[in-house]
Amino acid sequence: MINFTKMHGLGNDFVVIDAIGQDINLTAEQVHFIADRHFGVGCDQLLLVERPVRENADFKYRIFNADGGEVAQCGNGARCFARFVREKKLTAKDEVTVDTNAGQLLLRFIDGGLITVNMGVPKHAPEQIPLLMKDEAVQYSLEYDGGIVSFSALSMGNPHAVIQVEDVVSAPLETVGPWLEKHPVFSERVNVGFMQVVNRQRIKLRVYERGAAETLACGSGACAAVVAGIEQGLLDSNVSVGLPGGDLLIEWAGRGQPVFMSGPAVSVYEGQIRI
Ligand SMILES: N[C@@H](CCC[C@H](N)C(=O)O)C(=O)O
Repeated sequence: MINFTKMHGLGNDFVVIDAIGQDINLTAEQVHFIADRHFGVGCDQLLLVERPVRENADFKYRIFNADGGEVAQCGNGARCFARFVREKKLTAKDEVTVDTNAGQLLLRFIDGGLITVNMGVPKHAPEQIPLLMKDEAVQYSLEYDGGIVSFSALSMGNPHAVIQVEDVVSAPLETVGPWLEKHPVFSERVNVGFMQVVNRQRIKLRVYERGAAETLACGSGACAAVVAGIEQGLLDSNVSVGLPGGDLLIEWAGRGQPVFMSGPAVSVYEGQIRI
């Protein structure tokens, strides 16, 4: 039996497991089973809280998509991780440093129960995304169904493509999302965001996530969309992002600077699952 906490960040839901107090070693099949909404608990991502790797960190946390694959970055997951370690009394700190497979993150509890995460510096070079294109560009284009799909691409510690649309509601998320997620130019697949610019301080966003399909919110996707919008001269440096599950605040001062993401994290219930 494994003890877990069910959590969410704006409806992007997680099974969070304390792998410090429990001896946990999950296969991809076991993660997939736990994430299954019919046969398991159900979640978009599973998070494992572990002891830190480096001396200056408080914890390490690992992220697995619902399909069982391990990934390096998860914005909503980072906030839920912070809420989890506080609620479980694993720390009393207001600022938590955590090792991830994408490097170190700094998380801070702020007013109103929100959490701000320093999500690190976005990377634009094709080989860092990774994107199999020769030269870096603000927009890339691929042929799709007799037309052209144009997108921005960058890494927030995980790969993102951002497509600007007139209206997120009618965006071709169900068709273009899975097509671009698995397109061979993205050798590690990609998260696909559909961004509607409302004004210079506000966008709406839906994300077709790698390994999880559409989620109600994607924190790293929100960061990627704002960075892409700023790079195109469409957005200011502080932007509220309206996702199907609610709003995130994203701040980016430009190239070479880290992205800050603020939003909520909620515990829903605790349980045990037999694997
Ligand atoms: N929902 C997450 C992102 C989770 C990982 C992503 N699907 C990937 O494969 O990179 C977020 O809030 O950032």
